[in-house]
Amino acid sequence: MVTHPPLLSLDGVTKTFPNGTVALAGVDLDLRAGRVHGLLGANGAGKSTLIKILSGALPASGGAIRWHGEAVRWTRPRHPREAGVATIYQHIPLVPTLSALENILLDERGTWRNRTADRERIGAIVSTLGHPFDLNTPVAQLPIGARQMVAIAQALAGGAELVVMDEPTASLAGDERQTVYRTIRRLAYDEGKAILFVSHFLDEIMALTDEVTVLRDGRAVLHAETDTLDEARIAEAIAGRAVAAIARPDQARSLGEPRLEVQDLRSPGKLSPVSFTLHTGEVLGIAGVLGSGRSELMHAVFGSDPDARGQVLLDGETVGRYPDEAVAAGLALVPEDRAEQGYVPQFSLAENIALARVSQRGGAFIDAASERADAKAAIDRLSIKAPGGDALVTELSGGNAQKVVVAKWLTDDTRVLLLDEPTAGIDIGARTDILKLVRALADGGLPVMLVSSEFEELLAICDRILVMRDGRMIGQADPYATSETDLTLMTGGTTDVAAAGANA
Ligand SMILES: Nc1ncnc2c1ncn2[C@@H]1O[C@H](COP(=O)(O)OP(=O)(O)OP(=O)(O)O)[C@@H](O)[C@H]1O
Repeated sequence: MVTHPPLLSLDGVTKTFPNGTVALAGVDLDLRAGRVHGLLGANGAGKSTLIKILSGALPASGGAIRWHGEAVRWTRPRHPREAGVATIYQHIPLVPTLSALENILLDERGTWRNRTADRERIGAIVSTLGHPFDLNTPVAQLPIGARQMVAIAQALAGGAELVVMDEPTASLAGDERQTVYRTIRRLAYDEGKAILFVSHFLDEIMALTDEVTVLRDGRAVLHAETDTLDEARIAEAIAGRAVAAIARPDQARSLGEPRLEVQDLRSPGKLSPVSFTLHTGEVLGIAGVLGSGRSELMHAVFGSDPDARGQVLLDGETVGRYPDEAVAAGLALVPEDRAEQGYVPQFSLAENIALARVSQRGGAFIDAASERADAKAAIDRLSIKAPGGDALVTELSGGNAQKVVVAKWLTDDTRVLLLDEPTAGIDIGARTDILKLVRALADGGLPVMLVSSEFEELLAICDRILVMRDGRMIGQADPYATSETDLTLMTGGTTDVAAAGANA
């Protein structure tokens, strides 16, 4: 194999935040043309900080960055962009009302435009991606996988030689992930781009990358060619300890008493009528791809969808159809969109955790000592990486902020736990801890509804799985008789649920 000199190298790069947190403690990293480099690390390991430095959003505190062998100091986003570095974030900042073409050209606004030439140039770039989409369609109407392609085309239109991708597949379903992988391979191997690919998914790192760097506590603790590694070795480097995957139990657990009765719950245009019962000690999984109605179902149960109609009863009592009534009744929802719905950024970790308790007790006062004790318990229980309960949520890494949202609802007043993608963006070690915790809470009697795009997780801890497609519940799968592939086929619409051996 011919090794190119690095396109970009980091040499002892450090970053210390004003509050004293050392996010990067001296990182070396070489990125080369024609190679896909995977970057992994636990929540808070320093991945986002590194990406922000590469994209000019944050200055490094020390160390050297070389681009084509020349030392550079990038202090503004336009510096790396103009040099040839494009960064694609998990939450794709596209303008939904503009067409794909207009989005791709957004960075070039203000320059002289020749529509036909633009269209031809962008059309040529899009054809290199191997996943055609209509340039005139407003982005809001494109499937999510195609939107990711728009973001990639936007990066390439700016002439990027290095494409940095921050968890680009986090919210994508199986087929859409495959599409992104194919495109990344084309970019690296046919177009000679360097790719830095950040992910929490070990299987995709193994399948997609040529080499891997693992960060832990701001240091690169492992760097190796991917084909010399296996998932267990990477997981151990991430967590700093051996991580055992959660094993599926051999036989079904018996279900307890019926607790939550959902009757004829529906929401026009989002959810067709659905009825089911959740039992004591049951983890009820909801499997479905993005847009299948899985989150809509959770919001309808919780009362946070004002258009939803139907009945929800807990222990025979009707639960009011507004979130505050649901909370007062003991329902707790950890929503998928945590940044918008899950926490108050201006509040400390302890204050955010206390919020749930206050609302569950109808606004009752919580004294400072219990607030501190609750925060400490949550930090320990979910291994939240934070200087302490006083830290602002905005000072935590993305995954640790998510853990705060999960933690805040784990109270004695929670009688039914609704979890929408609780492990999205959470590292392998903590992911296993959260799943074990959910299972243990259920084994202690708590009924849980769990939405997860990771079918492996559903199969590992659920007692039953409801399958959703196009806003409808299309059947029920038995985790003991269903494989991940079966669930992928059912949720993707390729297989009839009954045909896959599940009970409708
Ligand atoms: N603005 C900030 N002020 C203070 N500390 C910060 C700030 N942003 C991040 N940190 C801290 O820097 C460390 C690295 O965080 P970073 O966001 O880079 O982690 P990460 O690897 O991207 O994690 P995740 O997988 O959770 O996104 C963490 O300890 C975090 O709390």
